[in-house]
Amino acid sequence: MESITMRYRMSDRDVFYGGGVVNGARGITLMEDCAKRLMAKVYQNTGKCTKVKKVRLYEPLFAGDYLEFIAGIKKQEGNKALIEVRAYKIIQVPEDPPYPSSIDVLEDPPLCTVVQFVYEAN
Ligand SMILES: C[C@H](N)CC(=O)SCCNC(=O)CCNC(=O)[C@H](O)C(C)(C)COP(=O)(O)OP(=O)(O)OC[C@H]1O[C@@H](n2cnc3c(N)ncnc32)[C@H](O)[C@@H]1OP(=O)(O)O
Repeated sequence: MESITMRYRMSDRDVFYGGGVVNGARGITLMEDCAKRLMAKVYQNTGKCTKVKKVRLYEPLFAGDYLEFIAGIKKQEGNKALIEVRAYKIIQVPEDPPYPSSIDVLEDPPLCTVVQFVYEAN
C-alpha cells in the first residue's frame, strides 16, 4: 500500500492554549499536507479535499512534542481516494527536564490524532 511519513516538532509557534497546548486544527492542517503529498505520489496531482470524514483527538499535543504522521490510502474508487492520516507522539519533553534540551523517547508511541480525508484527483 502506498504511504508517506512526515515528522514534525511542535514549537511555541504552534501553541494556541495555555499550558503549551497546540490547537487541534494545527495538527489537522499538517495532516492534510501529508494527505496532499500522498495524492501527489499516487495521482501526480494534489487534487482537492472534498470531505473530512473522521477526526479523533485522542491525546493533547504540546510544544516540544515530535510527531510522526503516517498517511495511507484506505479506499480508492476511480479518481476518489479515502486517505487516513495517523499522528503518533514519538518524543516528548519530560515534565521536569534536567536540561532545556532534555527529551523522552517514547518506546510505545501513543496514537494522538486520526483524520480521514476524501480526495478527488483532477
Ligand atoms: C482549553 C481548550 N479548550 C483545550 C482544547 O481544545 S485542546 C485542543 C485539542 N484537543 C485535544 O488536544 C484533546 C486531546 N484529547 C484528550 O485530551 C483526551 O482524548 C480526552 C480528554 C478528550 C478524553 O480522554 P479520556 O477521557 O481519557 O478518554 P478515553 O476514555 O481514554 O477514550 C475516549 C474514547 O476514545 C477511544 N480511544 C482512546 N484512545 C484510542 C486509540 N488510541 N485508538 C482508538 N480509540 C481510542 C476510547 O476507546 C474511547 O472510546 P469510547 O468512548 O469508549 O467508544
